[in-house]
Amino acid sequence: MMTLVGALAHVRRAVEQVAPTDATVLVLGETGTGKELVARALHEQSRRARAAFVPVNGAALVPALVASELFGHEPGAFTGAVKRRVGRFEQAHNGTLFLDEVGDLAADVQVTLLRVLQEGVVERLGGGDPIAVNVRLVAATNRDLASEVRAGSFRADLFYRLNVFPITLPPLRERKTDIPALTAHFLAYFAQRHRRPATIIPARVLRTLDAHDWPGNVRELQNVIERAVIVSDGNELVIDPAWLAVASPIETARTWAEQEKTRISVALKAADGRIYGPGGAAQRLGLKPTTLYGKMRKHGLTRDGE
Ligand SMILES: Nc1ncnc2c1ncn2[C@@H]1O[C@H](COP(=O)(O)OP(=O)(O)OP(=O)(O)O)[C@@H](O)[C@H]1O
Repeated sequence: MMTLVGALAHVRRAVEQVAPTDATVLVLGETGTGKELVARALHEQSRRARAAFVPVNGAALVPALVASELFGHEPGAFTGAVKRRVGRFEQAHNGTLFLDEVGDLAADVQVTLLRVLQEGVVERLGGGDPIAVNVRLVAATNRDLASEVRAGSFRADLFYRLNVFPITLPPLRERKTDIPALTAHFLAYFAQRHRRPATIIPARVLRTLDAHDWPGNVRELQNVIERAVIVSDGNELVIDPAWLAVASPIETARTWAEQEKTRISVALKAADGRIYGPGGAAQRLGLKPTTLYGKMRKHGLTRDGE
């Protein structure tokens, strides 16, 4: 699943240009647009390819443990820190650290991160000597970091440090011409993986896919095609339009954030508050469960969708 499918010429070119350097890259785009895929491509095409690619999701970590996760800790650094922990920065030594959802990091972690980037050394919580790390950082966010800087929730100095080489991934609804190629790619992949016959994609299925606005972007499309591959037993790919969350005309007048909140609320209710697994709210929305939790926090939603 490592191939970047679609006519993303500017993204491909940017990856080729910056991959061989050690420059920090900031990958921007909505959830499911392929930010992690781009981060992995940057690593694969770099001189660091044989060392580790270490992904960390800033939104998935328990806030109190983020610093220990990233920078490590010594025994006794805090209650519960029994053993020494090597942080992700140290694990990524000579390789690439992929810091996803960097916009979700708390203020104190932002300060430490900036220092690590400036000085190239980490200090584990609870003491110990500074440890030199040689890490290439690829950060990603689905937030508008520039406006978070203006609002005071993201440090300007860290933003400038990260924003050396930004790569923006457009949402799928703005590049619908990529849908046929992506659909064919996922169809071939899942047909092989689930040992299903490779079906053909009828024109009306492509029209249905084209009419949808894909709030979960490529991940949502991928999930829909996987589901279709599993249920299709003729020689044509079958898609039930009910699998796609349809926006009503009233919805289109509202802001994107409100629409997102409504969609999440509807999915949580439909899944009876279940986040994980088949038919769970995350799968219905085409989101990773961790991303869904982040969004629920952002919109102040609980599992019952209220
Ligand atoms: N252009 C593409 N070609 C092929 N597969 C893609 C493409 N873009 C995304 N995908 C696939 O869609 C899924 C979601 O992509 P990815 O995890 O990289 O998104 P993301 O932007 O990092 O999402 P999030 O912000 O939720 O972490 C992955 O399985 C990825 O392989």
